[in-house]
Amino acid sequence: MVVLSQPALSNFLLLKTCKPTPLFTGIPVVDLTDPDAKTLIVKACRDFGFFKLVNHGVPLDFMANLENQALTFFRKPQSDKDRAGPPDPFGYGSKRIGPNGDVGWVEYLLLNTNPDVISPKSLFIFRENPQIFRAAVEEYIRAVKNMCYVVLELMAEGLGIAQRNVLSRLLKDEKSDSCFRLNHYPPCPEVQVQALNGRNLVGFGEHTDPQIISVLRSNSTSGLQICLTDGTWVSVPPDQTSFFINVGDTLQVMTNGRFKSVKHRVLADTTKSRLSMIYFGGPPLSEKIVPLPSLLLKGEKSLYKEFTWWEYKKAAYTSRLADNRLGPFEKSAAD
Ligand SMILES: C=C1C[C@]23C[C@@]1(O)CC[C@H]2[C@@]12CC[C@H](O)[C@@](C)(C(=O)O1)[C@H]2[C@@H]3C(=O)O
Ligand SMILES: O=C(O)CCC(=O)C(=O)O
Ligand SMILES: [Fe+2]
Repeated sequence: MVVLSQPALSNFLLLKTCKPTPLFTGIPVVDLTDPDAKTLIVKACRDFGFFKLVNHGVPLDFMANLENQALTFFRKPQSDKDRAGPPDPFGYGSKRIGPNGDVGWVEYLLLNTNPDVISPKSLFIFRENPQIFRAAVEEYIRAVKNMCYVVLELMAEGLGIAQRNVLSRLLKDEKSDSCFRLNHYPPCPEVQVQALNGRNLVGFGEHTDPQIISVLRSNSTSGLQICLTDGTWVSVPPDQTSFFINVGDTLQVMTNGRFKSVKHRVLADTTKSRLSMIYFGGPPLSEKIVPLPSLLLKGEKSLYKEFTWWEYKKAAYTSRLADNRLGPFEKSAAD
């Protein structure tokens, strides 16, 4: 990551600062081996759109191995990393998030997870880096996807839907439009010497994830915050052995608002670097995103206009991070 000169850093800080919050102890925890897991998942998705998953069955080695490979990549000289960018949206990016002017104290690799449509940028990254990097990514994603199917099947059961695979089938589909992101937040010691009046530098600005579900694993550096339903921001205690599951916008629509996509953001740390890896499970591009019919009560209407994932994604990529992306797809009283 390029070290910014003092004036450039100040501009950056002026753009993106916010108040720190203490670590929150109320994040719901779901044990995947608990016979009640399906009920706990549904409750957490209704109340928070977010939960921590333990006893998930993904080998810790896979996480550690990928973390090491990712750090090897991020420690390369800037000029080497830049050869894997700029992101299109796949590839290596630094400080610029998305195409519409968002910035953050972060560098990242964005990869697509469908081997049939692997983007030229992703192929380039793997060609230019040792095979073990690709193997670590593939091993990790395979295990996380399988775990994610189990979570989505329990979710469907917990919602009382007879067709257990009503959600998981969308990610299992060979055309599933899912992606994978490695985020590296270097420490920003310059902040220590700046008078920030107790405020923090934003690594990744507030947003909701557009897909169905996001599965996040980070190292032990804190920084992730979620917004509770009353609008309060709380800090998530990190746990490198667990996953954090986010409800995305698409799942909000498919549950007709029963689950809310969780607003979240990341604050940079002044002393420790944060490394996170996130699998974003999305449906095939042609999939119509509508509330699950078996979930709708008698007479209950969809809160949303009908759209395909492709239409939603297109709109998302013209939005800024903090925009309410579902807003334009909500039905008005006149609809
Ligand atoms: C500013 C943007 C970055 C983003 C595309 C967008 O226009 C709005 C959504 C952003 C987001 C958030 C979740 C994921 O990190 C991501 C890959 C996604 O699918 O939507 C990013 C997009 C990105 O970084 O390209
Ligand atoms: O890096 C993190 O911990 C979260 C980042 C995030 O929310 C995202 O990439 O969509
Ligand atoms: Fe996110």
